[in-house]
Amino acid sequence: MEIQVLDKTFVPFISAERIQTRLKEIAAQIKADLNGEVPLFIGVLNGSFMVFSDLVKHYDGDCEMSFVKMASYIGTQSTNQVNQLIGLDIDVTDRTVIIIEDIVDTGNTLVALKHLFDQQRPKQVKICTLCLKPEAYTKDIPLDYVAFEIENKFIVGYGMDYDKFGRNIPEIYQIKE
Ligand SMILES: O=P(O)(O)OC[C@H]1O[C@H](OP(=O)(O)OP(=O)(O)O)[C@H](O)[C@@H]1O
Ligand SMILES: Nc1nc2[nH]cnc2c(=O)[nH]1
Repeated sequence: MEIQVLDKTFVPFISAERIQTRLKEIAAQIKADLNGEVPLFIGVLNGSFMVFSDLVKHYDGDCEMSFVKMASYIGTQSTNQVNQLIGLDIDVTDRTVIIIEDIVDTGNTLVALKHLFDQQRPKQVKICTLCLKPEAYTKDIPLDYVAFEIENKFIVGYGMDYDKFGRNIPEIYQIKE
């Protein structure tokens, strides 16, 4: 069923069930890849709060977690300038860091995050994202865990907003054009 968020109409795109199935698989893959090492999960606020919460619930092992807050989007457009609103409050030296994103689009946010982490000396930094728009992603930072590759259309729900609204929708909707 179509939904309305502010002035735009959205159609169902990825169900809550499909999201959970992929997150379970990815949590198991991360665990297997780390060979007993304790990861430090870093959520990128605001958008990642739902995927972060569900992914760590599926992660069957010890882990630490923290958050940073970045913002680049106004409405449905990237501003090309990424602002860091809340920085790292934890020492990442020699740690295996797993950055958790809701979506990678242009990759501008990821580049800013990489700069932030490279200033310290983590053992390794892996990137996990719920959604990736391959047509929009122009950067060369490798993405380690991608739940869904999607077309280059604006989506909302499951943490992702349209002009601050729609984050609480439990599944993902795509803009109707
Ligand atoms: O690859 P990019 O083009 O940089 O886009 C991806 C970023 O855009 C969204 O954040 P936004 O800046 O909208 O802030 P929010 O998480 O508070 O919604 C999303 O959560 C990603 O962090
Ligand atoms: N809500 C939302 N935020 C984004 N940030 C980058 N791409 C998107 C998108 O498609 N939807």
